[in-house]
Amino acid sequence: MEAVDYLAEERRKAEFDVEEMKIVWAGSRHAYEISDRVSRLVASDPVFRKDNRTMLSRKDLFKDTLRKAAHAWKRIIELRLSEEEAKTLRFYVDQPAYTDLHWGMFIPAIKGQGTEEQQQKWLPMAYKMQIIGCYAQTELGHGSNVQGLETTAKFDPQTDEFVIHSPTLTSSKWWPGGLGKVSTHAVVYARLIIDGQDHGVHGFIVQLRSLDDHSPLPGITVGDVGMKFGSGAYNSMDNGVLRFDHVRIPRNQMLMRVSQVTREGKYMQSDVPRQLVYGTMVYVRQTIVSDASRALSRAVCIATRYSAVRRQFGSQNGGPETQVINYKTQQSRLFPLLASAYAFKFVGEWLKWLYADVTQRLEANDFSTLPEAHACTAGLKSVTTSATADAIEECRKLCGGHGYLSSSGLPELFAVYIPACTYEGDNIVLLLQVARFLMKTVSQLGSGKNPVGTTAYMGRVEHLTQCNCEVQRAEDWLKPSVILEAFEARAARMSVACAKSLSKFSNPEEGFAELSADLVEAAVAHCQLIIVSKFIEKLQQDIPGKGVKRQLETLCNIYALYLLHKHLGDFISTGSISPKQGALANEQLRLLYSQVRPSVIALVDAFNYTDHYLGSILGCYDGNVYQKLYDEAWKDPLNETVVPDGYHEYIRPILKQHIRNARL
Ligand SMILES: CCCCC/C=C\C/C=C\C/C=C\C/C=C\C/C=C/C(=O)SCCNC(=O)CCNC(=O)[C@H](O)C(C)(C)COP(=O)(O)OP(=O)(O)OC[C@H]1O[C@@H](n2cnc3c(N)ncnc32)[C@H](O)[C@@H]1OP(=O)(O)O
Ligand SMILES: Cc1cc2nc3c(=O)[nH]c(=O)nc-3n(C[C@H](O)[C@H](O)[C@H](O)COP(=O)(O)OP(=O)(O)OC[C@H]3O[C@@H](n4cnc5c(N)ncnc54)[C@H](O)[C@@H]3O)c2cc1C
Repeated sequence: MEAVDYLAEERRKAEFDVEEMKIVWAGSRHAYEISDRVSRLVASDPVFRKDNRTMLSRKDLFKDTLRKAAHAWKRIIELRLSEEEAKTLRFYVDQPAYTDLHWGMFIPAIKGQGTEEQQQKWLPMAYKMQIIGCYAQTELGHGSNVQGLETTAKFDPQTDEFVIHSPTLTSSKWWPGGLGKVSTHAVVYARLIIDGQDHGVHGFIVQLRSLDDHSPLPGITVGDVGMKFGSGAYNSMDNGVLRFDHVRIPRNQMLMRVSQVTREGKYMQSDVPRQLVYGTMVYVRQTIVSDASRALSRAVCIATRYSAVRRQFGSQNGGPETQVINYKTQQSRLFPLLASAYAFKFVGEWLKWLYADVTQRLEANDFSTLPEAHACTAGLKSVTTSATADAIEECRKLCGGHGYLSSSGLPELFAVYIPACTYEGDNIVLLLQVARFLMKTVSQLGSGKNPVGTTAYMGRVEHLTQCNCEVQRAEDWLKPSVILEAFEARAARMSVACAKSLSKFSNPEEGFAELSADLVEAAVAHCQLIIVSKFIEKLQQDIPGKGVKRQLETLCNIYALYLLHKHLGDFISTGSISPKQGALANEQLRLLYSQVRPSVIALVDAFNYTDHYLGSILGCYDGNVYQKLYDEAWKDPLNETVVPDGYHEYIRPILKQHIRNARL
């Protein structure tokens, strides 16, 4: 059999309706149709070509990004694409650009923190891209500690203006995407100072560049922070540095939904909590969870297809060697990642719902669910991005030597993805926020206030800290109620143990700092419980299509039992399960790998990714890996000449010297 036939053969083995699974993956038939149509549109447009991207110099890459962003905008207008279609188009163009921050943070910041009047003034211009904005919060000296930002916005009652200033080197804005070379405006976070009094960090709309010739406005120093990790990758983005030298803006450019400054310089706070100033981060963290499932599914698609094509060892009587996907070690490394991609997809959908719900409530002045929305977005952003970053690297290793080639698509995907563990909140810092939320929840138990939402299980803490797992045989681990209780018991016991340890400290903040490593683990356990429980909830829905639900049940079980195996120490040390039950879970996991094996190629086909989007020879749909790798090698600039440039200067003299020495 030729390499090109391997995937066709695999596709014949699928035990479910792939077309129906594509719809489940996309979220709805409507979303599927948009995604399918727009991805093909992008793939067929030569301007969106990206196979040469890692070879470009920084300047050429950046210009190529500007060209793609401009072309995308032109197509969006020409084709009158809806908001959803336009977002899908930018996603499939697959090149980080200033537009991500304009649409993803600048506009949401104005929508979330601006008054009606401010929205009416700024949003129409932003929607038409007559102005381009970024989100300028982080500084050289402070990122995680937002309250520690140093940029000042002093109110000048004489002129009814704020004076934006960078008082120190460390107060220079540093990192904002789109700032370096493109943005005309920014939402700048600065300390509000009125009459010498510091009112903390607030957002201000500041114009940075002239709308006529793009030069920085007086008092503004702005540029790019320099090359980042990897070739190509995130270097298409102009992450920027920005300093203000007493830049004046009108008073009405402070975002005033949360608090206001009057003409007289009086500071007033609305009923809305001050944490709404952080609202844009909550919004983006929620989108990052869905992005994690996309990046992970992309890596998994590449590694799965290649593992079915690649053969090593095991030839019998001159027959074909074994497909590496049939090695149990390959399966135990790869299949949990496939299951994780589906798990993150569904928890991302749920988080989107949660975010829509909290937004609706906020509009009606109901702030009760904000702490939970913050904890869920922070925690799930952290857990899914860390797992995805690790998984992309694992997929590279699963592809052996060829995974290290740029043309596998995996090195660039890794380089572009890993900052997700840092931006929008360092993952550890965010897990500590979840831990604070959990400790608060535990401390309120028994106060008559029943925990709700994702912490509702804490309401059964007495049962969960005493219950015994009922598993006696491996197949008992297939019961959703058994899985859920084990994860709930682990999470509840870890949180309660932390709370008990904390109570021994006279100074709670000191205790929190001392126990922070344990607290982070408790937060991870809580977030993993959410992901598992949302997968199980998804399976309670009506899911049409032959065999589709069954495959998803298998993936859900793989995801949960893989986590259980990986964190066996937590489950056993908390007494949530016994060592024997841990061994039975592993036995069941092996059976599940065999069960899903025939369908794995179809399960990655269900992502419906074009070869253009995948950007990987190893992951191409037809599986013609070897021919394509061979052809691609000859396109490398080094192969433009047979004898390399530099031969006469640097190779020949050494060779000659060697010959001379040999003669001596
Ligand atoms: C690669 C291709 C991408 C394609 C993109 C496609 C679409 C585009 C979409 C979006 C763009 C996405 C990605 C683009 C890439 C990068 C962009 C990156 C942008 C950034 O990084 S912006 C900067 C982000 N910075 C951070 O996240 C900083 C992290 N730090 C914080 O959030 C906070 O400072 C802190 C750690 C939470 C602590 O704050 P602090 O004021 O000190 O608070 P505490 O005392 O700890 O808490 C007080 C109180 O407030 C509660 N709280 C804290 N935060 C929030 C919140 N966000 N919402 C609600 N409540 C919050 C906290 O729980 C406490 O509550 P108590 O009840 O305990 O008092
Ligand atoms: C590619 C990229 C794009 C970005 N885009 C933007 C943007 O558009 N706009 C913007 O404003 N910012 C942006 N940022 C900045 C980003 O949000 C910050 O870098 C991020 O929030 C982390 O903050 P930091 O750099 O201050 O890390 P630090 O807080 O300095 O982290 C350093 C280390 O200290 C640890 N640490 C810090 N605090 C604690 C604590 N309390 N307890 C325990 N450990 C702790 C962290 O875990 C980490 O290991 C971007 C960053 C990157 C990399």
